[in-house]
Amino acid sequence: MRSRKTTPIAVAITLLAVGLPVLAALWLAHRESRSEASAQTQFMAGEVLGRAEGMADQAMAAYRRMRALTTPPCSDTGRQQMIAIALDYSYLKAVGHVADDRVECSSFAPGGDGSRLGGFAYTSMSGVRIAPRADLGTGKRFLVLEKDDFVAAALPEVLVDLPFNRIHISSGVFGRSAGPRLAGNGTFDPAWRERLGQAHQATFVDGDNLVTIRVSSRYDLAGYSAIPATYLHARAVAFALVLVPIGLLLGGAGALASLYLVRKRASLPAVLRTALRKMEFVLHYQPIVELASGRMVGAEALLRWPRHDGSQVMRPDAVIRVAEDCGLIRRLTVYVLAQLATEAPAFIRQHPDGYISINLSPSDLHDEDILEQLRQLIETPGIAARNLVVEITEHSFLDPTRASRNITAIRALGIRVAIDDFGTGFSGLSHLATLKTDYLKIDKVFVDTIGTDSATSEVALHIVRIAHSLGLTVIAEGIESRLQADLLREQGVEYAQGWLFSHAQPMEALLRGQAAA
Ligand SMILES: Nc1nc2c(ncn2[C@@H]2O[C@@H]3COP(=O)(O)O[C@H]4[C@@H](O)[C@H](n5cnc6c(=O)[nH]c(N)nc65)O[C@@H]4COP(=O)(O)O[C@H]3[C@H]2O)c(=O)[nH]1
Repeated sequence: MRSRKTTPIAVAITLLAVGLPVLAALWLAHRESRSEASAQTQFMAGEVLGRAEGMADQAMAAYRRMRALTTPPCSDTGRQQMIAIALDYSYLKAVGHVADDRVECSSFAPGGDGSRLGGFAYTSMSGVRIAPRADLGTGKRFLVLEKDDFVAAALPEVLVDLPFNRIHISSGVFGRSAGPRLAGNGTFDPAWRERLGQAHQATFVDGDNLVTIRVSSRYDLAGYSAIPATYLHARAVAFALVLVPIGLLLGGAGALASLYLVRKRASLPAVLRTALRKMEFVLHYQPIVELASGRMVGAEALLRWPRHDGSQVMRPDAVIRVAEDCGLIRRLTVYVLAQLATEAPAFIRQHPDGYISINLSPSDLHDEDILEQLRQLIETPGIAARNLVVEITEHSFLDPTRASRNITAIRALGIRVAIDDFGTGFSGLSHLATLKTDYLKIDKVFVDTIGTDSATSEVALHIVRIAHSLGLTVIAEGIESRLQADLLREQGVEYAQGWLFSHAQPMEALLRGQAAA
């Protein structure tokens, strides 16, 4: 039975523990490689664009100076002045004067005069004509910018020859509005312009490349940088090689912890059954005292599962929860009532007017058999109905009709009923008025706030007032200090229990203590 239930859970946990971290690590590796590549392309595109703008700035400055010259541009003096201008600008290799797309004269040696510019690729929006591959009679390819018959020439490779460029990164410059690439290396696709739209920067994956384009705010220029997808994959694999083992380690640890808990939880019902069979559970009793006199008026029976060294195998509320979950609560309640039948008579002999309270769980209260079991208990020699109180929690009111019927029947037997842990459940005060009970126990969480500045402190006092107005006797739980006891007594709380008075103890110890008192 146990393995049939736990095996699929164990398999599911293992699959999840292995699968989820691996998927998460792969996703992280993919994300990391992409954000690393995006950062690189954004940086490179910015660098290339910066250089192109620098070149354009210098070309504009050179035009202005050439236009301002008073001597004819191709005179000896004019040529000397052009050489002086060209030398002033780091990106410009030469400046010159053109007519009919032919170089009339330039800052180069006269040998280049008369050479053709080799065709303008496009005219920028500011009216600068651009020839990306002009010869200028030198055998080299120049990027030439022409305006008003003056030209400025730069070597295109200077724009993309970045010292930190990597072999796998393509980069270059192109006209934002039209034309081919003006300078660059590696991959370029003019269709990338469409991906930009109106944006000033865009990073996107295009087929085999991750591309970033940055647009100049001053010129009709854009810089780009592209990293091949193969490089991205290689980086993702490198990240995955680090992240997947970490994920697997964490997942493995999580799986082991979960499997341990599942096994422990799955085995609990069996352990509980054995403990019931071996009668390992015992009852301890915590005195309930009258606050006005300090006299013990009763005792609450509390379940204990002791080890040989006196420590507890499990907290009682946890035992009850597991017993409820696995359908053992009925057996456990029968067991508790049987224990009580043997231990209560001695207490009642010593305290004929005293009572012992027992806890019933919500499922007990919804079980019709509980009435028969309680009837048998009060028929036990030495136990009368007035010596018993049944404690129920607000959770029993989930089915108010049934709860109300059974509460009425229990009270009809002469057994009094207390509402336990009041205020921690969901039912609110309305049930207090409709369900006829005898005691109301204020939970420790409210008692702890009494006498403090906490807003809940008012709630506790409010509960006391309402309970009294409904004719209920109030019992405060978890009293640990004299101050709490005094404040509660001043508020008219009748009874209390807590470590201030006594911990729960075995019946013999309780009787011995009372005999000595
Ligand atoms: N910190 C502090 N705690 C105090 C003080 N005075 C009493 N307590 C603890 O408060 C709890 C009071 O019991 P409860 O509210 O009925 O709450 C009980 C009750 O709901 C449930 N329970 C215990 N025995 C049984 C049982 O036989 N049947 C059922 N159905 N439930 C039980 O388990 C819950 C926990 O029981 P316990 O662990 O024994 O915890 C007990 C008790 O040991 C104090 O001054 N300070």
